[in-house]
Amino acid sequence: MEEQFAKIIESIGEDLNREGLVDTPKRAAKAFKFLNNGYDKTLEDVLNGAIFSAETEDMVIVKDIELYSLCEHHLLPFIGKCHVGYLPQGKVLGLSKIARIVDMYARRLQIQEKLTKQIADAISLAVDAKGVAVVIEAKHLCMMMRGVEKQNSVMTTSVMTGIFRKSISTRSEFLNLINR
Ligand SMILES: Nc1nc2c(ncn2[C@@H]2O[C@H](COP(=O)(O)OP(=O)(O)OP(=O)(O)O)[C@@H](O)[C@H]2O)c(=O)[nH]1
Ligand SMILES: [Zn+2]
Repeated sequence: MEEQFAKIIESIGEDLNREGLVDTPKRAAKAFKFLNNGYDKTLEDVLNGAIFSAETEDMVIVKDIELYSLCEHHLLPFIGKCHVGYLPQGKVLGLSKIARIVDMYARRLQIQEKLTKQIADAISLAVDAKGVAVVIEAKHLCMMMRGVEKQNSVMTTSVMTGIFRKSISTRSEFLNLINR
């Protein structure tokens, strides 16, 4: 990957030998690897067995999980927040694991719609929930610093499964609790 970054830097007319750029291919490769480290993980790794029995059947919500991903079209960041809710039926997830699931899928080349669905599907699978709700609000740098150059537009995507899809009151409770 370092060699490829060296070629990219040269191809924009830069001098790879100048002081500030000598180590840049190495740094850029390390950074790009980190930004895409979701490919090295599986749902099983991320959960690490942290699924607990619980009698509760009330809604669990984790909101404002910060999210950094790269769009698969331009390799530019999209940045925002993810809100997750689920209705358990006997099993709950370790709290941090929800954010870890978000990160695992965000740290891959993505479009926001697919990312939203992957998070919902993973939580649904992990705890066999009665329903899962995921909302992502994000700004896409490919729309801000290039292309159409719109600075204020926010993309909102949502996936509602099970009871969140069927019951308007459950969906409303979730949306109220995440302040939407
Ligand atoms: N639906 C969706 N589209 C995205 C996402 N991220 C980037 N895009 C869009 O992907 C599209 C790619 O369009 P193209 O016409 O192939 O590429 P482009 O010429 O660079 O397009 P512009 O961005 O309009 O300059 C653009 O409309 C982007 O805004 C995303 O998460 N979801
Ligand atoms: Zn893009």
